[in-house]
Amino acid sequence: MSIDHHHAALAQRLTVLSGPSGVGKGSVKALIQEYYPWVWLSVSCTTRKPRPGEVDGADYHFVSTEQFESMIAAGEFLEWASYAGNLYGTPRGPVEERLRAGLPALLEIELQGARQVRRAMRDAQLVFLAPPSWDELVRRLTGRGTEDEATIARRLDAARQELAAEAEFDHTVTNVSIEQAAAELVELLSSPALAAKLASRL
Ligand SMILES: Nc1ncnc2c1ncn2[C@@H]1O[C@H](COP(=O)(O)OP(=O)(O)OP(=O)(O)O)[C@@H](O)[C@H]1O
Ligand SMILES: Nc1nc2c(ncn2[C@@H]2O[C@H](COP(=O)(O)O)[C@@H](O)[C@H]2O)c(=O)[nH]1
Repeated sequence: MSIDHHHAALAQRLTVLSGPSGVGKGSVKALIQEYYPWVWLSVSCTTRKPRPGEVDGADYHFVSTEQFESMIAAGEFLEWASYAGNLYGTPRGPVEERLRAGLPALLEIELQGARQVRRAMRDAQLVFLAPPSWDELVRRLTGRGTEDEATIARRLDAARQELAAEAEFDHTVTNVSIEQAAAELVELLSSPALAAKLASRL
């Protein structure tokens, strides 16, 4: 679960999007892919089973626990974490390729992964996607209808901790509408916001 420190120099164009389960990260990501196709999104590996409609290689690389563990052993992840009973990780190669070319990269990952990126890449930009209210978060997560009650309870437990960590992030985008949240995020991906942030650290 570590990122080599020599990657710090590559971090300037790395943006991490996090937020509690059900807040709308996937919805915002899908809209960005449709309307802002120049934004490059990392495709994670997971041991979770695909949801109906999810496509292997596009939404995730769906892998077995054995495959995931051998990727950990081979140092193939930029970061990885165990979340609500499954493993999730960002393949290192494609992200490094983008950053080396000086191009922006966007990761949508949970809190432990965001913290790993923050520790190793101090100039990475961390964006927190927040719900308009707790009740609305519960409504969205249950309304999606893709998880059983026990899984929803686990995700809501994790959500409490994730909401408490908002202050660790550089920016908060509140997901009132998917279109507005995507536009705000894309604005943060473009260089002026990043330049201002970096300038403030000089
Ligand atoms: N701005 C919004 N207003 C109303 N409903 C929304 C909004 N954004 C997302 N939703 C709905 O909330 C549910 C959860 O959204 P989504 O699956 O994108 O969340 P997520 O953050 O990716 O969750 P997870 O981390 O569990 O994958 C979906 O049913 C989605 O349609
Ligand atoms: N640390 C990482 N977290 C990841 C990665 N890919 C996705 N995620 C996060 O996991 C949860 C659950 O996702 P779901 O698709 O099962 O609902 C969510 O918070 C994602 O952001 C990753 O590569 N690393």
